[in-house]
Amino acid sequence: MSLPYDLILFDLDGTLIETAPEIADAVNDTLSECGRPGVSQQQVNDWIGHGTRELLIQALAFTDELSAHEVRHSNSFAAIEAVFTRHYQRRCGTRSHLYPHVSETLEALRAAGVKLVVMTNKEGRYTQTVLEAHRMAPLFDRVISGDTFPVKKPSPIGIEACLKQFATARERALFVGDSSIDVATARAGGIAVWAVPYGYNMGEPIEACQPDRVIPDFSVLTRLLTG
Ligand SMILES: O=C(O)COP(=O)(O)O
Repeated sequence: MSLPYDLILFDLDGTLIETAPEIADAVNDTLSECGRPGVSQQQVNDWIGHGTRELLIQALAFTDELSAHEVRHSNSFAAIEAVFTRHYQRRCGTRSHLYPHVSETLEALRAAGVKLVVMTNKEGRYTQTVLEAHRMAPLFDRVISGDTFPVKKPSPIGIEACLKQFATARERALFVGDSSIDVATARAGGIAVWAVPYGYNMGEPIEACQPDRVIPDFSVLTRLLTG
């Protein structure tokens, strides 16, 4: 089979795996243990995108009526983050699931020789746990998390590193994501970007970000790629 792309980079949360329910569980476990009221699933969904640490900062800014800056620089934040890490590691894999057709699509692309990369803003320690909970780690040639490089998406630093590692021409690489951050990352890296409409885009429809294509699910991805 002749494919138009040799390298495909996938966002994780909201693109490959629905992770928001167990992230909300871990946030609310943490808030409860730290004597704060809970937050809603919708709030958590809308805070996804800038990394799990930033999401926790948003939740605390909301419950404590502070700015994100104040939370980030408060004396208590490190201890609360440690509580969160314990809860999130325990919750990983309990209520997350792969979106339809993700598994077989990745297997088919891999079998066809396409290099596959996860590129997420989630911190590495959580990325590994989520991928392992779903036995997905062996499917990928490289995993780039929010703390792999000094800067996160939408910096194109991860795209540049992958183009170099896999000796791929820019026009032979594709980004598949669910948010304005993913579209901006691909644009900054000068590669094509397709987007799914079912993920977490901070409450905005994905069409507003003008990806090259909106694909309803991964089965379409296989069909479009194979013509
Ligand atoms: O952890 C996040 O907030 C975002 O993760 P994502 O980049 O995989 O969407």
